[in-house]
Amino acid sequence: MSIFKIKGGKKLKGEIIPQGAKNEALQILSATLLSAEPITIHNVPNIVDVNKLIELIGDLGSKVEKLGPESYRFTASNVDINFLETDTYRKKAAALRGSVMLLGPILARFGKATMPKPGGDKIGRRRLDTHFLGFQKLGAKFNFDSEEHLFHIDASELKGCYMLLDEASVTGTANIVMAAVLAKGTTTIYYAACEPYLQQLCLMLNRMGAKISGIGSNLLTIEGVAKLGGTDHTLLPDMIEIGSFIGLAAMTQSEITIKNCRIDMLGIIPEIFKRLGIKMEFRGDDIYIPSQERYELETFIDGSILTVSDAPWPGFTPDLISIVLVVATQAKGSVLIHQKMFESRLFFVDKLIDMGAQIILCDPHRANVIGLDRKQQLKGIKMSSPDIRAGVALLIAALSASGTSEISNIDQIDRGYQNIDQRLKALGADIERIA
Ligand SMILES: CC(=O)N[C@H]1[C@@H](OP(=O)(O)OP(=O)(O)OC[C@H]2O[C@@H](n3ccc(=O)[nH]c3=O)[C@H](O)[C@@H]2O)O[C@H](CO)[C@@H](O)[C@@H]1O
Ligand SMILES: C=C(OP(=O)(O)O)C(=O)O
Repeated sequence: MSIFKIKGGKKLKGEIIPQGAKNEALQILSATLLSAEPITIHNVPNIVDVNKLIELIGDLGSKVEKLGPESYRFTASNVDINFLETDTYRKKAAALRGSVMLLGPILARFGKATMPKPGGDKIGRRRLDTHFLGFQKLGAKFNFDSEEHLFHIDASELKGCYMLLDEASVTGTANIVMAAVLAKGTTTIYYAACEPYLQQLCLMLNRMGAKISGIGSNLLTIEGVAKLGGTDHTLLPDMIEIGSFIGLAAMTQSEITIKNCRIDMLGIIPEIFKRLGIKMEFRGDDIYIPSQERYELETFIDGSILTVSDAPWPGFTPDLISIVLVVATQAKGSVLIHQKMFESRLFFVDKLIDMGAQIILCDPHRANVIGLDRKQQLKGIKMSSPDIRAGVALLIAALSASGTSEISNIDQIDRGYQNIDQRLKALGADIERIA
């Protein structure tokens, strides 16, 4: 397993272009199974999870053509769902979270599906109730084979209905939308997730002939259609990468310009980093972060200690909480980090504490960070990346630290960040990948 070896303490400088969004890619790629006509996707990131899903779609019988380094054409005119009964499918689908979103399109088009428990980060319970309760409301029957860890779903006739989701699940909403676009009649989904990637999915489906309204809100109305056509779609820049680069610039006191950010789709993300005291300028669609010696955490208006917590969109995404936490370790002031949505995402603070950060882990969901205000540099250590975002948070910590750090288990990072070592090297980072 590969390791990153990092000599920290160097200021970085330059421009960086965010990759296409991982979590949008997983929704959009799954949606290509909804039509027999060609669908071309641009700005596809070359990362492990996305490549695994493309492979699975090809295994299912879709024609996959690579048109350029970041563009693919998919034609799902010859899908063979018998592949779902194979061990190869079970093994491959269990390796990533995004594979769960193959279900909606397969049920919509072929009426039945089988699915192993999907993979993804081990960051606490990751239930799938929203997905299955939604399919059930549309008329599907499912059972979970607890011996084989397989879900079997029969959806010979999907019928539109009103449903109130039990939570605003991102992949759950995507799955139900993809099942409902080809269902008979009208589906109304209340308490739908509405983050930009879902908006992108709905816009793409409408270009294919679907009839979805309420896009961007938590109340979606979908009039079922008999079939969908082809389209072209370009993925948004990855907002989690953008947030990670803002944090990287602040921690390493670097001057960095993040290019082509689609700032209009970033929601509250820039504002949260500004509350940490990070200066940034919007230059057209680029975000410029000047080199800053120090940054000071804001307090709330009444002077009380700042809390940064996650919430379903348009709240702050849970995928950037680990980055905010690491940035706070060198700020002036204190902040309470509250990771509400996942139970096991904050345990990586042990490693930051070993590096010299001042953090009290109050419970699995809350950590109080007392910023060092640059009075003391973090020091390099050997550590392992527990999940994708903690992995990048530790990478940022290592790049700011004195001495050398080693991060193992970097497959976790590779599953979501394209060629990250080379891109950081181009900014001047001293980072080496050791196979
Ligand atoms: C492949 C993919 O796209 N993964 C993303 C997707 O995962 P995923 O779709 O699996 O996450 P969900 O939105 O279903 O749920 C995330 C967590 O938040 C909890 N929850 C969710 C909604 C809600 O209203 N209340 C609540 O407490 C869930 O119980 C769960 O613990 O969305 C998550 C939440 O943005 C992100 O962290 C993941 O990176
Ligand atoms: C948790 C994440 O991914 P996944 O849902 O694929 O595990 C993430 O992207 O931060």
